[in-house]
Amino acid sequence: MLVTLEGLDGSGKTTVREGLQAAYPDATFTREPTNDSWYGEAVYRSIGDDDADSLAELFLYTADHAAHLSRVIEPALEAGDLVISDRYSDSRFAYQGATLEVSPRLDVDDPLEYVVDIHEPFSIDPDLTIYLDIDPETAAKRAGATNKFERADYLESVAENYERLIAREPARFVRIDATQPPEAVLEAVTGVVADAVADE
Ligand SMILES: Nc1ncnc2c1ncn2[C@@H]1O[C@H](COP(=O)(O)OP(=O)(O)O)[C@@H](O)[C@H]1O
Ligand SMILES: Cc1cn([C@H]2C[C@H](O)[C@@H](COP(=O)(O)OP(=O)(O)O)O2)c(=O)[nH]c1=O
Repeated sequence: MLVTLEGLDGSGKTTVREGLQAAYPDATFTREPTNDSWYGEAVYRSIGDDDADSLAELFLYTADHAAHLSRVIEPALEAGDLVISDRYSDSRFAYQGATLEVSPRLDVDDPLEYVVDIHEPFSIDPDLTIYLDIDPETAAKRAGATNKFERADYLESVAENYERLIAREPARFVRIDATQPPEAVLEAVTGVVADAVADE
């Protein structure tokens, strides 16, 4: 079973992941961008470059995702593991969907749909996606605005894209109020994951 954690920068994904690791020591925990491959290194170079080409950046993230699927996700799912990924394709749909809204070169009506379509022929859909819901102002403050994506105005359009994704697939997403204290957020997330595992 593939469970993904999604939300704005600073929504508390890392904090939740650490708590879930204690509750599910045998699960496979992973993340995007990956932090153990040269594909992921290329992505982080791009994140650190304020002048990065937004279309090139989409394909770097997507290349990292393709390698992540073949190296980590598919083998773990085939072995029957519970796989929990801190960010996954919805991050691309929401973040690159927002970045490409203002791209002068990409000639499509709806960048979010374009990014979704790129994934369709090769990717694996999550069984469950936990959306840590937080307002963009609080998210930007918590994240500390350390990179170009962590500004409240940009996070506002990312949040709108997440809302579109949730509206498209309400059964896959579970929304958790991420403005609660960390213990309450973790308890809510752990309960949702436990229910999903029990139903499998
Ligand atoms: N529920 C919460 N309430 C208040 N602060 C939180 C909460 N969850 C996380 N934080 C703090 O917010 C910051 C970002 O959290 P983090 O888990 O790294 O988020 P993300 O991985 O989504 O960027 C950290 O300083 C963390 O301690
Ligand atoms: C996976 C992914 C992340 N991102 C962005 C979100 C983050 O701002 C940045 C790095 O992700 P991450 O290291 O998970 O940041 P955080 O822990 O603060 O949430 O990359 C995308 O724009 N597209 C993607 O496909």
